[in-house]
Amino acid sequence: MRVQNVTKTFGDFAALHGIDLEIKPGEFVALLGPSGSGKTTLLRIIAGLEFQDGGEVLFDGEDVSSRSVGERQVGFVFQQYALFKHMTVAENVAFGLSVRRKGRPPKADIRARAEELLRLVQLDGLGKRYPGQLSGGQRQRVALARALAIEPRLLLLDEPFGALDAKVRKDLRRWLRGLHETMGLTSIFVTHDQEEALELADRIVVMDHGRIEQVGTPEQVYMEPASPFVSNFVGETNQLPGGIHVRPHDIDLVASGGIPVVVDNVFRRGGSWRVEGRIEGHDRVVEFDVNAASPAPTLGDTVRIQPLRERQFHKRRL
Ligand SMILES: Nc1ncnc2c1ncn2[C@@H]1O[C@H](COP(=O)(O)OP(=O)(O)OP(=O)(O)O)[C@@H](O)[C@H]1O
Repeated sequence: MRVQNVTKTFGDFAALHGIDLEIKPGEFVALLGPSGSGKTTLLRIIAGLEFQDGGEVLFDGEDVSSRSVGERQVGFVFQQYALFKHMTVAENVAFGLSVRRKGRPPKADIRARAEELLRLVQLDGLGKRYPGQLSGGQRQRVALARALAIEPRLLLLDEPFGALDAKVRKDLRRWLRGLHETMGLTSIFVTHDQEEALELADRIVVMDHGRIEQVGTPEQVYMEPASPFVSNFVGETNQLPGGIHVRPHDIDLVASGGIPVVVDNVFRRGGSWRVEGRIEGHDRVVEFDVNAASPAPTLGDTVRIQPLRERQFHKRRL
């Protein structure tokens, strides 16, 4: 799938500015960005639910811009396309196949396929229930089975686990990653949760204000952020005097030299102390981690910190 110089405006508001993106078969890609950055708009354009003002969307080299959702053969799980309440779970899953005008399989085949998909999403036996009789996580899995029924070339997921609690969300996303592998899918999912993107994706597309800030593996985006925005949005970061960005776990305490910091707050976070302090004479807040095997720094004391890995960003030439 390739998106080439895609632009989209709503009235006089530019939601996407010349987006270029290529996704290879088998990839699991996250669109990550804050609210309003254009993630959903881009996903809807790829699906064919929204049309770009400029640029092209290519599937296997073919411009599909004028093709409908059905013709594009994409599966999607979008929160606003909830399950049909008046249909059973099995009918919901079979929906995409039973409304096919061309190449609709016989009824018995559709039924068998729906059953097979329900087994795949681990809901076998629940086909006769109605959506109202399922938990949130089960409903999401039905939505996924419905999207997979048409054997999509591309699976698009918009915050698929948004409404679920943290534990279910974590289980379900790992399960989805497994399903993506076993079914050999190509998937794009939208999230504003950096942890979800870092954990799940082969590549992350970081978006802000309708632009792509960076495309890279989770490792690249985290370790080599391309801009101050990415550094801030993906993982935590401190900005030290001189425009240096450093992550809380990339700071060491030193006996002399370094940067003097007054300790304001200390709390435990897993195996470390998270220390919040102010750089002396700068009134700038920094956060860093100290191994909890050493004693916790004392509130009000001045300690000296040394960045281990820092990054500087230069103004981009446009
Ligand atoms: N139909 C529309 N009419 C007008 N403006 C719209 C429309 N759809 C989206 N927008 C605007 O375009 C921008 C991008 O919206 P989009 O839904 O793509 O963002 P997002 O990154 O998915 O955000 P979120 O994480 O909140 O869903 C927003 O400022 C939004 O208000």
